[in-house]
Amino acid sequence: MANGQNKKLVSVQNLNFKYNNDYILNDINLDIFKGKNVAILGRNGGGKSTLVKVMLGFLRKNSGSIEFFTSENKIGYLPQIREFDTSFPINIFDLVISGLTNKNNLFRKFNNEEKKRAEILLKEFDIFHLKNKLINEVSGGQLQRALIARALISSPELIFLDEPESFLDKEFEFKLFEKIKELSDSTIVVISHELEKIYDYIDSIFVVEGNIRVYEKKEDYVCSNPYLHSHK
Ligand SMILES: Nc1ncnc2c1ncn2[C@@H]1O[C@H](COP(=O)(O)OP(=O)(O)OP(=O)(O)O)[C@@H](O)[C@H]1O
Repeated sequence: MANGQNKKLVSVQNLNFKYNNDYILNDINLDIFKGKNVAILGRNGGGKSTLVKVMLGFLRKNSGSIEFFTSENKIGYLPQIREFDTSFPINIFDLVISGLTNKNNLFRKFNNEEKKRAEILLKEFDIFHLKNKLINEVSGGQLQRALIARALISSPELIFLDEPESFLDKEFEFKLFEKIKELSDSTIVVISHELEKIYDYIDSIFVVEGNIRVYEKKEDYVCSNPYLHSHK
């Protein structure tokens, strides 16, 4: 077992969230441990993205507790592209390096080392040649690569990826998790509809469909789903 693998990074207890009068998340309890990658699965509209947004404080919970045992600047987040205002006038380089800011230091200056790190990531994700392009001047896949680089630039201890495979071509999609492992030591929480593509990289599975079913061991999820079992 890797060092520090028992360190708890997040604990969520009795969490409830509603949009207007509709309860979307009901009594969510979960823990995330360092080095144990998690897949969040579940049907469309089940509340996966909402759960992550509530955990990260983008949406305000109605009740319950959310505790992080890592600092805010050690958390990376890849939102879905549709959450993003692509008409915002920012270029690809600035988008990637903005992953080093948080709400307390939004307009700070970046030092040379930080700029170098941004350039390395742009090269790793094959978008260096686009660094001066505005985000509405690149393709969906190129923007997705930039957003993944942005999520990784702070070398986060914990990274949340909301459907990272969106817009990526097959070749890059295959390399994605290897690349993340190569570039960071992050524990990954990934929302996905494609379990077979991420299966080798995850340890646990949370199924979020209003409530949550936690499978500490991914094999237990597969065993409890005969259809998956016969196709694995
Ligand atoms: N801004 C909003 N206002 C009101 N309801 C919303 C809002 N955003 C999402 N919802 C509703 O909350 C529910 C959960 O949405 P969410 O995006 O979290 O689901 P999801 O599991 O991530 O879905 P998918 O697999 O389709 O991406 C859905 O019923 C959705 O219609």
